[in-house]
Amino acid sequence: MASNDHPRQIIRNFIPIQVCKELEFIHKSNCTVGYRPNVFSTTLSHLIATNCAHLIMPFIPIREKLKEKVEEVFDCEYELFIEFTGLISWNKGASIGWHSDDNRAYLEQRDYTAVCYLNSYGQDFSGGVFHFQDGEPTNYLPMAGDLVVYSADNRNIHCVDEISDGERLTLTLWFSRNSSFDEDAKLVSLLTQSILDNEPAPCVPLPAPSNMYWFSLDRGSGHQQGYDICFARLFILGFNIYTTQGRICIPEKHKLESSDVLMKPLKLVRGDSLYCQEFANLLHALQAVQFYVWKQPTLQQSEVTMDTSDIVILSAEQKEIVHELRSVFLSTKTTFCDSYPAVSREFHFDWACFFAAIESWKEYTFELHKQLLIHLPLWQDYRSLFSISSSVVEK
Ligand SMILES: O=C(O)CCC(=O)C(=O)O
Ligand SMILES: [Fe+2]
Repeated sequence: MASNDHPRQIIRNFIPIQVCKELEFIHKSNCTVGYRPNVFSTTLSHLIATNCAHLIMPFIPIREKLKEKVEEVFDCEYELFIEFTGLISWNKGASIGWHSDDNRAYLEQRDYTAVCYLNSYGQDFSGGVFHFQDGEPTNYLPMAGDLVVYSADNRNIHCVDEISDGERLTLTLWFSRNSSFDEDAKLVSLLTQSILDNEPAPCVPLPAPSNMYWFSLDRGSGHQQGYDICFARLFILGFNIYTTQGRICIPEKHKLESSDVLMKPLKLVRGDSLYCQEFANLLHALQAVQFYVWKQPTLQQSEVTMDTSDIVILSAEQKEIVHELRSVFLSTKTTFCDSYPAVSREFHFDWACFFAAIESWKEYTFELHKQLLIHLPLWQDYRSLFSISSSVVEK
């Protein structure tokens, strides 16, 4: 039980590093521009809406474990509902001043907060230290796997220092005693609808409207100054893109509207090499690349063979298209790219391993989708998301 004056607790190594890495993969391939400047987020409803409902499966056991922990710490077993689940990343320039998490009329239902840190201070980002205004502990330096839980009221006024470099990533949940704010019931309805609409879903990401991926640098003047965050994520990992639709000639003042070209089939480029397999859209390509980054340490060891005719050298004309796409969608100075730690860009890349990663990613996706279809009927019965033990699944 936590103290009454400041109901809070810090639990070290609450979630395994492999889980942090999997959630990082999900965030970096699906996030959209968030609710505050320099903040990106991935909600479960967004995953469902973009044909990636299967990607909610890795959240299920963690949400359960978190709810149990919060109920144990605050001595309220079976009283809480999850109000919100989201992956939230804070980039250079993001910060939040002193506040409590229930400090707006529309947030009054929030009773408790759980923040799981998915990456580490000093390694993945600098700045971003968490502070409580009163009581102990006062400061907390985020470390991957740690959990901080606290009541959402004014006994836990807190703030987060500005991020000065890199990207700080958390899994954040809010809990409510009020069942009408139960996120699960809403998610079950969305899931039911999406499964009905998309049967038999091949699980290729379907992008949300382009402005949700557009990092705007000039909020005042029509949002044209900015860049596409999916493109930026590919770029910091050393990739460019190529479209078979040819030259696009996008006028400066219609950049954002033209982002639709990123939602059509395209190919990946690395250096002078073009990977000939087509992806359905930029999110599809990004998901493959992020999966490779996640799984690369294990793929290195496997024996991989690939058809080398899948990789060709770019012609001069193709290079122009690649250059043009980059200058339109990543033209402006991107603090995001510039502040990204160099270590994350300097990874060993190998096309054969990338090819193996794509195959392994298809299996991963298929398995999660299968699990989703097994779980959904029970979730519909209980209007709640929970994991079924594998022995039950086998039957
Ligand atoms: O990410 C954190 O450490 C806390 C963020 C926070 O205070 C909030 O989102 O309300
Ligand atoms: Fe907060």
